[in-house]
Amino acid sequence: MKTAVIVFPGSNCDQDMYYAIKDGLGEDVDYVWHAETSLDGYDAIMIPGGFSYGDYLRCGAIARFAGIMPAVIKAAEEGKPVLGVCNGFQILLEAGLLPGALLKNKNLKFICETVPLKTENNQTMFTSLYKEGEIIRIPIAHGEGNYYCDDETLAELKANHQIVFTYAGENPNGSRADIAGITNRNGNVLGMMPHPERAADAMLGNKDGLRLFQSILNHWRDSVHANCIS
Ligand SMILES: NC(=O)CC[C@H](N)C(=O)O
Repeated sequence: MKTAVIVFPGSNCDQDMYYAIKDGLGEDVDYVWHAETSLDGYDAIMIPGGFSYGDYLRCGAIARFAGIMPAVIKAAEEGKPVLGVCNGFQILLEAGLLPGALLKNKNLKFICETVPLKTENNQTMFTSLYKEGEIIRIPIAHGEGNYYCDDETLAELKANHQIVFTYAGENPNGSRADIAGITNRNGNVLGMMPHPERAADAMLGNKDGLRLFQSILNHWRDSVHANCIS
């Protein structure tokens, strides 16, 4: 599996993401600068956390106009796995690849802690290696992680099983319905505020996030295998 980690001016979780793929999975991975325009040849696209363009206007509001974004949208439309973590989630929302918006945390402060998450849906290409309802511990670090959507969108997210992770303990940021991560309707674009790449190595004291990347790899292997025999 060949993965692209998109790098914007101000990204700061790109290296963690890169090493989760390279060392955690032992798979091919490249940094792709935001000004590039093609993602041809990549099997999975990852938009890491950080402060793209200094979080000016709103987090992700400028990054969504970057040269690479049409290629990210194309990859999403082709059904490739697209993962946006934290600032990556914010960028995917601004780009319209996921519904809703992220507002400032309800306490208006930047929150940095490890929180329990509930795996609401393990039938996705990102979560197949978790058990349904499994509680995992993953770090959060954000100022704008308060997920908001209107009633109609929330009903659709629930009906289509697009809510993948919820905060299992106290809701840290005011997110609607305790939402920590959602997919698009198709299930191949996941945005989440918590950082699985910061919990992907035993040396960091927590490997709960590694199975998310392993799930993507398993999905890719299954799809390559299916293409070979068809
Ligand atoms: N860790 C991050 O990606 C931070 C995201 C964003 N800059 C925020 O503060 O909400």
